[in-house]
Amino acid sequence: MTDNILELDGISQAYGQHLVVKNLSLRLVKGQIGCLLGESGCGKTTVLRTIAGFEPLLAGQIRLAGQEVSRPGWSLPPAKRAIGMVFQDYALFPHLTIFDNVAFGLKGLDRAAKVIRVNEMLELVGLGGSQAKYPHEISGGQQQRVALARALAPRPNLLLMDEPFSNLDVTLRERLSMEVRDILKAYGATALFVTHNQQEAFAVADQIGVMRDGTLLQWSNGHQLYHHPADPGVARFVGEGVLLPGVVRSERQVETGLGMLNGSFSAPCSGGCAVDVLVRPEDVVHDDASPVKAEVVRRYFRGANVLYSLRLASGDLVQALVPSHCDHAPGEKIGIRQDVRHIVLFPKGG
Ligand SMILES: Nc1ncnc2c1ncn2[C@@H]1O[C@H](COP(=O)(O)OP(=O)(O)OP(=O)(O)O)[C@@H](O)[C@H]1O
Repeated sequence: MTDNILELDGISQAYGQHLVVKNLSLRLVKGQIGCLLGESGCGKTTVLRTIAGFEPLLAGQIRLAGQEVSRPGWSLPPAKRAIGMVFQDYALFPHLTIFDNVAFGLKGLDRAAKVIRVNEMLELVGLGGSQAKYPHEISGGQQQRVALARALAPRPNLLLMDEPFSNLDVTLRERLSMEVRDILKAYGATALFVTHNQQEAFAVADQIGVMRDGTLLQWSNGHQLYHHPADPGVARFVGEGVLLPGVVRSERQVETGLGMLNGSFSAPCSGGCAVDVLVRPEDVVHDDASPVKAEVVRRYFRGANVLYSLRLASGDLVQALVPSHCDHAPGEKIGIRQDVRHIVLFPKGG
C-alpha cells in the first residue's frame, strides 16, 4: 500500500523533434496540493496533459495510486484514470443548469444518489441553492467553483487544474485561490495545478515545482523555495531581491556591501572566494539610527509598502521593502541595516 497518489519518474515528452518535458520526476501523497510554476511555454500544460493520458510518454513512467498508467509505448486511456480536470475557461455547459453541470460526470448513480452528491459538492464550494441557475446567471468566480465541484463530484484520485484562476480579475483571483485551497483541504483532495503566478502558487500549494524549458529546477515547499532556492535562476524567478557580490571570509562570515553577514551557509568554494549573495527586500531594514546609509534610486509605491531600490556605498544595488508611512524620494540618503536571516550563496556569476 502506498500513500503516493501521483508518481512521475523521469518522464520526457516531445512534440516531433521538440523535447518539451525533460526527465521530470515528482511525487504527491494523498491530500497534498502541488503546483508547477514557470513562464509561458516551459511545458507545464504538457505535463498535465501527459498525466491525464492525452500525450504519450517518450521516457519514464507515471503511476496513479500505485498503478502504472503510462510508459513509453503504452498508456491507460484518459477516461480510465479517475482524474478530475479544471481549466482556465471553466468549460461549463451553458445550456445545462448548475445541477446538471455538476451531475454530468456522475455516471451509474440513480437520481436520488445524484441529488445527494450534487448538493454535497455545491455546499462544499459554497454554492448550495444555486442548482437551478444557469452558468450565465452566476459570476466568473462562482463558475470556477462550479467547475471545481463538477471535477470533484466523481471522487477522482487526482485533480488537475490548468491556470484555474487566470481568467479572473486580480482581487477575485487572490480570494478564490485561498478559497480553493480551503475547499481542497476540506475535501482531502490530491491536486496538481499549473500557474505562472507565484503568489497563487504560494497561496494554494503545499509543494511547488519551478520549471524552466521542460526541466523541473526545484520541487519543495514555498518557504524552502523562497529562502533556499536551488540555483540563481530559481532565486530570480521566485520572489524579488538581488544577487549581491560578496567574499567568503570564514565558515560563517561573508563580506558584502551591506557589511559582514554572519550565520550558517553552505559556501560554494573555500575561504576568500567571490560569491553572489541572495538578498531579499525584507533583508534590508530601513533604520534612521543606522550609520549605514544608502541612496534611493527608485521607489515603487505598493500601498502598504514601498519597494525601494537603493545604492550602497559600495555602488551595489539592493532592494528594501519599507512600510509606506515613511516616504523617501530618489536621491535621498536613508539609514539601513541588514537583517539577512537565510544566507544563500551561489558561485560568482552563476
Ligand atoms: N500540440 C502541440 N504541438 C506542438 N508543440 C506544442 C503543442 N503544445 C505545446 N507545444 C509546445 O510545447 C512547449 C510547451 O508548451 P506548454 O503548453 O506545455 O507550456 P506551458 O508552460 O503550459 O505554457 P502556457 O503557460 O503558455 O500554457 C511550447 O514550446 C509549445 O509551443
